[in-house]
Amino acid sequence: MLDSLISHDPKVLTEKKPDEIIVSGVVESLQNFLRKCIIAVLSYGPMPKHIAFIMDGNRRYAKSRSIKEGTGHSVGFSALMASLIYCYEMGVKYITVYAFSIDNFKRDPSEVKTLMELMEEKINELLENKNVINKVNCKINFWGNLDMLPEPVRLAAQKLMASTAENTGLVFSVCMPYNSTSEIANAVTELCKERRDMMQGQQASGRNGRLANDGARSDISVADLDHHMYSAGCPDPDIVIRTSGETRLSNFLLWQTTFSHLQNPDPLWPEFSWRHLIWAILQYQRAYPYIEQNKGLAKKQL
Ligand SMILES: CC(C)=CCC/C(C)=C/CC/C(C)=C/COP(=O)(O)OP(=O)(O)O
Repeated sequence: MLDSLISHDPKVLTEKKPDEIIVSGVVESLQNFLRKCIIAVLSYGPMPKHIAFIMDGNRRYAKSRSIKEGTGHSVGFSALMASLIYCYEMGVKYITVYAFSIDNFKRDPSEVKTLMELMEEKINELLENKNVINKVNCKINFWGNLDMLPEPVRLAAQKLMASTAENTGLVFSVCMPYNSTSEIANAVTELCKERRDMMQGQQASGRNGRLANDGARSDISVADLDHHMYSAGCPDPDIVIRTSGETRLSNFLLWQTTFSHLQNPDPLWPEFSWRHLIWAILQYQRAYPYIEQNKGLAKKQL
């Protein structure tokens, strides 16, 4: 079932013998049952609302298996689709992924081209084959400077956002091309523009000086900036998972991760599976009292 949802390869459905299909069907039913039991037990503890992933290790995965570099990212995309479904089953409402950083444009041009082609292909697959999207009733956002993308990728991304905008299930945000410092700079620019427009509007409508000064407030609050982040309206991530054992945030969601539980499991992103996700949630549940205590202390200090 999951295979047929996340794979667009017809071989998955046609190359098996009848007895193999029965055996794999039984094994899959057992796995689904086991998964549901584990989720039921896990749900007694605090569950994360938002998990963010830094999907690291796709090239290393390809290298270690002597396959083409782009194939590593393609397997990574399948791992991502599987994770979306697992998170949905666990009641995690928000998933955010670092799919392409602004710095990734500095990679070898042929690698950037391959990655952009893959993005276009996968976004178009999502537009054409809505299996995964329908299963998780997914709303897809793209966070980042879309103007930096090649036109076909940008148009496909905009189409996917528009076609899923009304969905009310999982909220899936793809950061691409993104970095956190640009997001913050963009929020400041947007806010200043909003204030300037407000002031000019008030001056033009001939309001008195007091009101004009209200519009031109010079102080900028954290909440003001929050409203202009790509992530506006989305709770901060409870967990940030960076695969492949890397321990850096690499300019990802710096504004939103003050209280996030950071985890750096060893598997490379294409190897990331259901059991790694369960383990991540268990670790989060263990750290939960400490995280909540820190949040409480920070509130008191305000
Ligand atoms: C449409 C959509 C959301 C597609 C997502 C596809 C996907 C898995 C993208 C990951 C891109 C990326 C640069 C990952 C980092 O691994 P890396 O290339 O830096 O590999 P390394 O860590 O081994 O060097």
